[in-house]
Amino acid sequence: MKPALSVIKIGGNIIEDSTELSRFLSSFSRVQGPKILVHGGGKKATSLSEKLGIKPSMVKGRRITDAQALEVAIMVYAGLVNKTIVSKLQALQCNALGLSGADAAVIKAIKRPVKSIDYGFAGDIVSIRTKTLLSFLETGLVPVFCALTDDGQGQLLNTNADTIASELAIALSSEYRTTLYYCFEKPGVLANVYDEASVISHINKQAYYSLLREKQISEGMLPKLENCFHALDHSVHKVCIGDITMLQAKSSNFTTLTL
Ligand SMILES: Nc1ncnc2c1ncn2[C@@H]1O[C@H](COP(=O)(O)OP(=O)(O)O)[C@@H](O)[C@H]1O
Ligand SMILES: CC(=O)N[C@@H](CCC(=O)OP(=O)(O)O)C(=O)O
Repeated sequence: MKPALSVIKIGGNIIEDSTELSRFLSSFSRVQGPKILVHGGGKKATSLSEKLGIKPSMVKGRRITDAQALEVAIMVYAGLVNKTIVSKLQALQCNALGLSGADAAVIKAIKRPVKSIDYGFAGDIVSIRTKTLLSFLETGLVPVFCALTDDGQGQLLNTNADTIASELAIALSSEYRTTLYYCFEKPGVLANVYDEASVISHINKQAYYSLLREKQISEGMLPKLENCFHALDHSVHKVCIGDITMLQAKSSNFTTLTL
């Protein structure tokens, strides 16, 4: 049987709260076996944009990234957030290696083609250098990816962190039995977004389509679920959505997704 691998993504609301971030990193450092962390930081990018007088714009949970928004994304994701997380993990004896997709050319992307919406400098992933990633994992390093990729021609691209996590999980599923965890501030996918007690413990594709039809999911949850099913469709062993407690062995209050 293939060895296990955990690909864990944390979202902007956890990153924004330093106590929650420390709690998460402490749980993450205790996850056994090879692991990869992918972080967002959308909320921090939005607040820095506003401070700089740049109006942020999101469509269906994805940022419209003009040249100024891209600069903010690079500063926040690859700089402030990535280096803060790497340093905190090092203090927890977790040998983190901070990366964007451009580093060691691990993730290649293309600028999203303009269809009905022009997302600007947003990246769509085209390939992943699995061998390079495997070499990091085999030496005991813990890759920590921010939400940036590049096109191989010197252009950095803002790339949804949920998508980076699912594409990394898919690429590594040829070598590992991969579990993909989406960790955010709520305990799972909620039947009623205003009621934290309404966690849906299990969602299959049929249930997903009916949640979409009934408009029970919106904003950032739209790309998240899209990425979950894309991962399951492409050999990822297991996908879970929940809060920080999901990483603890005894926790069962989160959402598991299956085909
Ligand atoms: N049914 C739902 N259950 C849980 N969250 C939902 C749901 N529908 C919409 N959401 C929204 O999706 C958000 C999570 O998406 P997002 O902000 O992109 O997460 P992340 O923090 O991982 O980046 C939640 O904060 C919530 O406001
Ligand atoms: C293209 C695109 O939408 N990129 C995202 C990348 C950050 C991200 O995914 O952050 P969260 O996980 O905190 O939402 C953005 O700029 O918001």
